[in-house]
Amino acid sequence: MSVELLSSPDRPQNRLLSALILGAIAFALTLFCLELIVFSGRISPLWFATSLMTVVVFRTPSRHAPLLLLACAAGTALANGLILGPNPANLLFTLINLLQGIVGGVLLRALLKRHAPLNSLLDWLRFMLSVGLLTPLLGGLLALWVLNISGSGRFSFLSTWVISEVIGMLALGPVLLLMPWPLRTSALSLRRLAEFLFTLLLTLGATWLALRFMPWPFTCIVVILFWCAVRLPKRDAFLLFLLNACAVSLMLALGLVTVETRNNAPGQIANWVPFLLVLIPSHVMALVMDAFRREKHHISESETRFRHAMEYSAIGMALVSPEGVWLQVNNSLCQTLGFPAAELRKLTFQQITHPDDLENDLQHADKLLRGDVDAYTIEKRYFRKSGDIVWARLTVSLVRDAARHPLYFIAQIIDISALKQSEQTNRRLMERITLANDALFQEKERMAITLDSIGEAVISTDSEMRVTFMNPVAEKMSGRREQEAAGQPLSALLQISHGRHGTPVENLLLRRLPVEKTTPDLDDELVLHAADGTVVEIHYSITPLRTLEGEEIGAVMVIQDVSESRKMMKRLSYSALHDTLTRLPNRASFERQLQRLLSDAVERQHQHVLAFIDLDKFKAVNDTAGHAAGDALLRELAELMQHALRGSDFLARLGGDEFALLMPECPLAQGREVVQRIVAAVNGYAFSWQGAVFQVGASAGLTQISADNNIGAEVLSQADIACYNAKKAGRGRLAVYAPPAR
Ligand SMILES: Nc1nc2c(ncn2[C@@H]2O[C@H](COP(=O)(O)OP(=O)(O)OP(=O)(O)O)[C@@H](O)[C@H]2O)c(=O)[nH]1
Repeated sequence: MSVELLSSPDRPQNRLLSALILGAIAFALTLFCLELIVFSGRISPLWFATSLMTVVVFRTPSRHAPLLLLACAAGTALANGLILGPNPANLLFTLINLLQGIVGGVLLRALLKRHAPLNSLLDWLRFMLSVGLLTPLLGGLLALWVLNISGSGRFSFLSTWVISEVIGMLALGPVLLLMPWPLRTSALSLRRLAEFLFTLLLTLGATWLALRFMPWPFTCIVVILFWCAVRLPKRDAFLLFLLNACAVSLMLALGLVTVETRNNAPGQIANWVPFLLVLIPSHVMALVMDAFRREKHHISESETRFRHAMEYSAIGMALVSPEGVWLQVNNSLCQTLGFPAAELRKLTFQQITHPDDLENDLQHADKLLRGDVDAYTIEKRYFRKSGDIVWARLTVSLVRDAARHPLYFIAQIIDISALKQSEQTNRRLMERITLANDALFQEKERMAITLDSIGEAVISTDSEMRVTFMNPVAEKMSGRREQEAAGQPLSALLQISHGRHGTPVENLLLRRLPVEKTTPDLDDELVLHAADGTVVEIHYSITPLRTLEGEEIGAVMVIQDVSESRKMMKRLSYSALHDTLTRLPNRASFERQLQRLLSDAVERQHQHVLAFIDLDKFKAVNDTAGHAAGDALLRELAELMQHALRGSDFLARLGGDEFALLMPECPLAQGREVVQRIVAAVNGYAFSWQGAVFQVGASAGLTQISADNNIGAEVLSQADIACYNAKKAGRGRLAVYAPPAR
């Protein structure tokens, strides 16, 4: 439950209530002081009214102060009137008190902080000098002047006034300055109240005993109040000092105790000075203790904060001795290292550091101890309790004492194992990528070298059949540099025709991406016309390029220079159909030609003539002049016979000294004439060899090929028979096959 005496001083009803309460307090305090005078028959050593007004001015907002001061003055005047009687001079005292209170309050406002008015000895000194000395003196002088007191009573009046005001201010002032306002009962603790009351009772009892029985009673009271200052909080201690001062005054006034006094004026002052000597050291002690308690609290709070920071920190923290012993470790570090705190504190960091990282750590720690660096951060490995390795980022700083001697290291340890692992993974990945790139690069290099060194032209294109790459052979064949050709359509780069002077190839393949590998027919005999006019016999293939997903990305065209192979083919083909000695068509060639004529005879009803020609006495040349001579003779006679032929006639050497002649679309009579010319020419030919002259002859047999006589074996046989007949008839002549009579 909480009771607020004044919750909002700004509300008019609360201000009025405050005024009433203050008026009542002023009345009670003044009444108390005056009663002391009445009881003791002497001037009271306490005067509280002024200190109440002073603190009201200090603590109250200026706009509220007049009402509250008026209430205080009214309370004071009422008490004065009640005890001293209705004398205008008493009102004058109240006014002087009021004036003194206003000046004191304004001075305090200038010197002290409102929310913490007595926080240090300096504050207390300011308080003492301003309202504990200056304003009482001013008030006393004013009272002297106003009341026009003169003579020997001046000093006594002034000193009594000042002493009463000073003791009143010392006793009540700090209590009023420190009292929470508005008062809240919730702030009161029963335990604290009980402790206060217990201390108060002990103090009052001890004070009575001291005053009653001790030789230097006020010295004993100081000791008692010191004990209170040590025991109680500042505010409670000041309240106790006030109550103790009131109690002492009361005991003296009531004559419960007697203190030895002298009856002259300075003696009276001297009797009151012990009050001052009691209160001043007690105040100082209370303030020192308060400062000590606050410092202790501050240290305790700092320690708590540090402990919490350690305890709840998400990163590992530790205090480590200069020798390396873990002095204090937090939960996070225990989790990181896998050790319970108690076990870890028995170890040194050296014992759980990976040997490869220890030297580095120790070197940094040495630098820190020497003062070369203020802190260091390294990455290192620790052994967990399980023996596993944990990677950590360690930041270390050093705490030193006032003499700069090292006290302990502060270590922050962050587990970076996951980071390290991903770093390693990334590094391995990068190594693999680098290796793959190297392999790819080498592969590309190899490919480039291969493409540069192979004999074929290689041209690659994009999916639109535009040139993207050409090897040196392709550059040479096309007569264009790769840089010029890049991006051009393949069909514009390559001019290909059928044969050197044939028609240009309208090859759609050069314009459109083929579906699959495509090559033109070998018989096309394609040639490539280079930009510089060079012509190359070529054969090519175009292969489409696709990604693994089947996307068409271009094509590769490979062009072979087939000039040499075509020549070779032609040579082979010639050799297959010609007699190497005489260069006349050979038997195979003859048979092919014969077959054509036989078909022609059937299909077109043409007539052709076939003749067999066999040399006479040729063997004799061989035998006489040698085989080389025979060869030479055969060459010469072949040439001789060819001169006697018609343009369309076909003379072949069948082997040895046998020849065959095919005369297309030739009547038998005309064939006979041609063969007769040949026979005559051979018969008349004189062959010279190494000074000797040889004479051979020729025998020939003819037959007609026609639609009626068109069987190969038969016509051959007929010519053979006719030739045989010519030989038989004496050689050097011809015979025409005559079919046997039926
Ligand atoms: N030098 C040479 N001799 C060949 C060649 N081929 C065949 N002969 C020879 O030609 C001769 C042909 O034989 P024959 O026709 O019986 O000889 P021939 O003297 O003409 O006899 P007849 O026809 O009866 O007059 C053989 O001696 C073969 O060795 C050749 O390529 N070069």
